[in-house]
Amino acid sequence: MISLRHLTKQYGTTTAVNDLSLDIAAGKVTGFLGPNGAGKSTTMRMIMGLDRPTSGEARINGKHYAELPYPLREVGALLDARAVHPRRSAHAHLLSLARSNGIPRGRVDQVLDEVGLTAVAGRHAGTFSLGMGQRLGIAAALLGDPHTVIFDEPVNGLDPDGVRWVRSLARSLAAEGRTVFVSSHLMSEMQLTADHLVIIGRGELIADAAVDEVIERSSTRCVVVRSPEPSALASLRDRLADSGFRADADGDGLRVLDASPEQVGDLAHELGVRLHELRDETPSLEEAYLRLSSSSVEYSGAVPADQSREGA
Ligand SMILES: Nc1ncnc2c1ncn2[C@@H]1O[C@H](COP(=O)(O)OP(=O)(O)OP(=O)(O)O)[C@@H](O)[C@H]1O
Repeated sequence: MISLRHLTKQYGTTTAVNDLSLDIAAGKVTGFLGPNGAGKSTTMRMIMGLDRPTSGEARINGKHYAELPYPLREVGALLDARAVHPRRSAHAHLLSLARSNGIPRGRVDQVLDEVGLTAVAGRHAGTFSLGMGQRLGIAAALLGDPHTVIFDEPVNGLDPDGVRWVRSLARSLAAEGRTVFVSSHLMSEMQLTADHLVIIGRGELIADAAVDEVIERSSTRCVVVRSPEPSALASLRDRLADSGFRADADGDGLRVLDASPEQVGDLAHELGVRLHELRDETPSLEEAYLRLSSSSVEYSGAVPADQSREGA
């Protein structure tokens, strides 16, 4: 378990992390989300003893990182995949980490195999692609067979196969009872990978809940209904309004908020409206996340003209 208590980091006048208190449980994948500059990397760096908190603390299984005699055997992290000497081979890099942490050298070949880098183990890490560098960083994190793993943007630069591999790796590490803490900006991937989510914005906690709960709490339920008969659809819209449902026109259909397909279908049946589609729109983590974090986005781009019209 990772425990944060009043964890705070200030860089000059910037408060990167503000009074974070939460526990990241073992046996689960906990996703760490937040807009650019929200403080995710800073939080992870403080857990790993690479940044000193201004106040508060971070503990791994009850201990500060600095108190761990062989840190890599307790916690492995991928924080910055480029933090490898470029003229060292992947094998030599892992071997030096193993030696300094009392890890048997046989583990080096095991983790190289696990991350799919055996064939290039002798190559200088500086010649690696972004994705290969990520794999090497993950190999280093797994080297000490740690109970806690922290991955900052592990799928950055990976191809679809690699993304899927990281997902199954994270899930299997959690299934073995380990604490798995993963940041990502890919919401669809997080929805598939994580059991639990911690969301921060401007350094402060926005949500700490199960993925389903975050989606449920922050999305609007919506039923999409389509009919080939515009006049019948207009009658259905009036009937829905009479029953207290808000229905917005959407092409040759309606989007009915906070309703179930059964409720909409029954009303359509009463009116004899011919339907070509009736479905519950599955709420996505992306939608929930955007809603939750909208007020915490620090760096946002201009919205293209056609999209801003859509939202109007
Ligand atoms: N070494 C540093 N010196 C000064 N400010 C820093 C330093 N590291 C981070 N910051 C600032 O702290 C804030 C949080 O940054 P951090 O990198 O932790 O965010 P993040 O959530 O990881 O962002 P991203 O998703 O873009 O990687 C930002 O405002 C950043 O500019």
